[in-house]
Amino acid sequence: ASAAVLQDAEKRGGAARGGPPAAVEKLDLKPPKGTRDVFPEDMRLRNWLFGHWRGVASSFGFEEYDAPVLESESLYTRKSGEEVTQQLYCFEDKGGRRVSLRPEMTPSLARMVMAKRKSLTLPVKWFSIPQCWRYERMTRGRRREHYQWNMDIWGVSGVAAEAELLGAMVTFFERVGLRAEDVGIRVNSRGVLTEVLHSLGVPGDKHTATCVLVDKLDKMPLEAVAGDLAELGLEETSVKRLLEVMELRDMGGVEAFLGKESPAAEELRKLFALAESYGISDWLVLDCSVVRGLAYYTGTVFEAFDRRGKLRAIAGGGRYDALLESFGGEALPAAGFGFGDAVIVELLSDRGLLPKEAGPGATAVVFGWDDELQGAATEVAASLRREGISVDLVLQPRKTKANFKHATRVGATYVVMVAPSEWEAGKVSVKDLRTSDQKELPVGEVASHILAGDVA
Ligand SMILES: Nc1ccc(Br)nc1
Repeated sequence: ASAAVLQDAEKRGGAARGGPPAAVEKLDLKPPKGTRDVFPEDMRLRNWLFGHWRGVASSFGFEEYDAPVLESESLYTRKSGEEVTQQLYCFEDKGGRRVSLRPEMTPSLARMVMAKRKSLTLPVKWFSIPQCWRYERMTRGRRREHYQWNMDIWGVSGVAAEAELLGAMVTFFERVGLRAEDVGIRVNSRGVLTEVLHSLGVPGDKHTATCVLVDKLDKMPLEAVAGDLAELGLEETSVKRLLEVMELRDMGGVEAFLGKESPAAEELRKLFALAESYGISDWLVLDCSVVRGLAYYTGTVFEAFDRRGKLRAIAGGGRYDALLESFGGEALPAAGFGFGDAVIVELLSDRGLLPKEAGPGATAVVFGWDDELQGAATEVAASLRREGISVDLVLQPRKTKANFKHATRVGATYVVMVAPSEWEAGKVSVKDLRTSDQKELPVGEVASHILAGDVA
């Protein structure tokens, strides 16, 4: 090998043989911008949240699915100016393909439903908890990824689907200790806006873009949107009419504005009646200003909000009957919601409802008195694990006091010590940390003692 290679090897290997370490640039320990590491205590919170989401989904008969986090960019190139498509985490891969980290799950779901359409038994009730991405200029240091609980029902054209979704969302809120006084769900139908736009002579192909613009009104002043609305051909009088209908907050107002025969009024009446049957009416608020920002919604829309008005939307959803056709497929009615993992945690934290229990540590900590007994301690640990008992085996000599401190910290119930004299007699010492009760037991009886579990 050339002198340079030897020299490099010496430099790198030197440290291993106790020589002076080569000058190594220190690794940047932060994860990529907008992303976060999930350490065990964070993972326990995430598992708790996802556990409730999964529990509700399965109690409502939903099945879990998943899809690649990476999709063809073409899945998201809708020309409706939505924020979610303007912040795509997209790039060209090494094969020259335009791809994107998914900003939402619904398009992937639509692709999967189209792919399996012929073999699917409708209705399809599927859920997933995907990590979704956006590439936002880090102007505000906001996150670029979050996990979002998705619940969707395909093949049901009536509002019974939306009622089921709202029922599931409320069930989750109740499971984590939130009440209708804490959280409301604003409900509307894009049909309200569509019927008004129709009456104003606005062509149907402008309705979606109008909804996306109108959705921006709760984030920016009318002046900032009026120009774009005018570009869509909405005169001032029409915009005024739109703003009037968006003020409506009760069915009476909707029926007066649109007429009793209005299909939008009818579907809202039906939805609120079913909500009564679910016992969730207290959670729902009719609010005709809600249109949601996703272009593909075609009917009902809804969003969960904190009634103190401090936080951004907790969750949002609606009906999207035309999505498959927009992908060149055959129409199939669909409704669903997305529920992010960020705002809900802020809300639960504000309300003191985050779970407090320490993580479920091992049931037993096992250690040998000294290094000679590491093999014995390993035998004991293996025998307990074979009986289904979780064991944290101490892997290197440590003071007994430190082992007990560790056991308390990880929430273990038992400490099993392997000491020389007892081991010679085929015994170990088992201490119950709940009672401080300590006894010497033959190795073969430790598992049954622990599995009996009752406090002595
Ligand atoms: N769509 C989306 C993706 C990622 C985050 Br963080 N927020 C919204």
